[in-house]
Amino acid sequence: MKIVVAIGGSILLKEYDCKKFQEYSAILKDLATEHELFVVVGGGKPAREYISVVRDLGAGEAQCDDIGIEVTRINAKLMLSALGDAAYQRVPHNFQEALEFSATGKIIVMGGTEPAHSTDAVSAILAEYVQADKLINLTSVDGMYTKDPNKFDDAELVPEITATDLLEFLSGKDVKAGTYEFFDTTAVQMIKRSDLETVITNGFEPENLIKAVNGENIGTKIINE
Ligand SMILES: Nc1ncnc2c1ncn2[C@@H]1O[C@H](COP(=O)(O)OP(=O)(O)OP(=O)(O)O)[C@@H](O)[C@H]1O
Ligand SMILES: O=c1ccn([C@@H]2O[C@H](COP(=O)(O)O)[C@@H](O)[C@H]2O)c(=O)[nH]1
Repeated sequence: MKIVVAIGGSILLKEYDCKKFQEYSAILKDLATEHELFVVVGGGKPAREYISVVRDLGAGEAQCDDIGIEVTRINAKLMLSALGDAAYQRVPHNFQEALEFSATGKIIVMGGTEPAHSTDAVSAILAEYVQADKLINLTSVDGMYTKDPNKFDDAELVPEITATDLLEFLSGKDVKAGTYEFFDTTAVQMIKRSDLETVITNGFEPENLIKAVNGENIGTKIINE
């Protein structure tokens, strides 16, 4: 299978150490023996901190996004260091480069592309671009909840949702640099129009990636009506 894997910066850089990069690198190398892999890495806390500094300096939102993109690319480079020879050692800056680099047969790792969306959208557009069979989004919670599980104790995990309902759910959420909350609408629009098989699950347990690849019922599945 051709698979796009999005890994939140909040997972990889929660502790500012190499542990999660190493854990993911072992799993990705293993999966790459059977599957063609494209990995998109998010910005996490470092991105939000840098964005906050440049916003305080008076930058507009698109410039703040640009700073966020730079941080995601640094995180992608960290993942390349972890993967070593199993990965193509350049970070694509756009989708065409990602496709070109994939001709090497190695794992491709990228961060952001252009302002006005998050790496969730990058992963969905990339999945369209390379005609992936599956998109797996590894985030800091178990999947999509009825409300923010970090704020509400009575939030319930939603095992399955249509792209249309998810778009409705996300409408009106914050879309400022660094705060494309939970999942961004651009990503869902791509998933909807390409009928892309998508799973959102908890990335703090890297084994969830293997479960999602194997089609186990974990997290939230985005389905088309
Ligand atoms: N309805 C919801 N369901 C699930 N999580 C939600 C919801 N609403 C808000 N959230 C928040 O979204 C967060 C997950 O997205 P977040 O962007 O922080 O991390 P990420 O996907 O790992 O990417 P990155 O850290 O790279 O930005 C959770 O920490 C959670 O608090
Ligand atoms: O293609 C992209 C990717 C990212 N950004 C900006 O960077 C931050 C960090 O990315 P996350 O996916 O949220 O971790 C994001 O919030 C955007 O501000 C971007 O503009 N374009």
